Amino acid sequence: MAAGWNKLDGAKALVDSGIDGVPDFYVKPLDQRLSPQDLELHAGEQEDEVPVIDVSPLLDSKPTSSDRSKEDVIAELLDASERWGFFQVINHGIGSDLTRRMLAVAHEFFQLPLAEKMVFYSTDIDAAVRYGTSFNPLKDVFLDWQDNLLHRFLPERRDQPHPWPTKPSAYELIAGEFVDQAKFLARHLLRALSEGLGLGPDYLEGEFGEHNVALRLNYYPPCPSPELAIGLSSHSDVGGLTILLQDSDIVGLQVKVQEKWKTVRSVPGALVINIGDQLQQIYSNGKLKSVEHRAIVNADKARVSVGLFYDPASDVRVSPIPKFVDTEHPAAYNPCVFREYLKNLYSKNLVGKELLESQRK
Ligand SMILES: O=C(O)CCC(=O)C(=O)O
Ligand SMILES: [Fe+2]
Repeated sequence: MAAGWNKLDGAKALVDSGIDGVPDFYVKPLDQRLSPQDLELHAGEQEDEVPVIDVSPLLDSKPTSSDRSKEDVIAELLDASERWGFFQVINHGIGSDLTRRMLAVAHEFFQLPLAEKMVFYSTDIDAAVRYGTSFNPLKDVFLDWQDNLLHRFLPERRDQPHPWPTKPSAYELIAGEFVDQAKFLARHLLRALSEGLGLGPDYLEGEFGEHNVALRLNYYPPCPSPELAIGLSSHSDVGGLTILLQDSDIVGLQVKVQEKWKTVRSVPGALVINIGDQLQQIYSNGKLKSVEHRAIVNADKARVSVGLFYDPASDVRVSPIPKFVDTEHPAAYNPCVFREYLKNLYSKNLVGKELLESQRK
């Protein structure tokens, strides 16, 4: 490890400095290490694959080639959200050219010299653009083997110029287009879920208020001993819906299903959707699921993923929807202001679903 490297410089700088092993502060305690099965990413057909749903009937106003109706798709989405909280969508309207360019520009961003990325280093959770490493490097007991850029699109700042990263020069155009299209998709998925829950299509959007959107670019450099480290520690996403784009030929995303970790194999052209704590548990009083997931690393190739988080507005007080609360199903979670939930996320060293559990009545 090169002299002068420090934890905040992150995983890529560490690898670039020339290392032959994983430094102690990236090594997980024994009980959290990955088993050989965990790392068997291409092991034969897995049973119970995460569902893959063709969502074109939701997006097209005219009849599509699909023989399924909009109602069929809504039923599939609801079933996947209740049973898995995690699924992939195809024919989602975001072209393969754009997703390819989005992944390429994310790779390019992380190739920039460290000093140019560190311009965006901040501990302010309200910063519009924030670059860093691991989850909360000042508090994490063990660092995650990844660096990230969190780019928030705050509704309250719509009237102010948006501080886009100016490098790579294509970032603004490509990320802007990707965010617009992913937001369109998120809105349609939210409408479909809202309808599926018997609430009417606009209900959840109305609850979200002036929603929050954030784009997170994750970069996982190759790791000399992937079994010792973790790319992104187990967590559930905190907000509404997440749309995740991952490198198509490098797997790394895993989801916890019945206490077992399952690799989410990337289906060509698909996007991964997962349900966040607010939408799944608090609004729906546990009817929908927000599921633990994590990213593992590999020894050979850098991997990127790009997540779009479509969340309630910061000042929205999230509380269970009356329809889902009755004497048999009392409200399981305390209502919370979304911003406070986010603040808690960044102020603690949280693992798995501890944050949501701390909201339990
Ligand atoms: O890189 C991945 O596949 C997972 C990313 C993720 O879960 C997140 O950014 O919240
Ligand atoms: Fe996540």
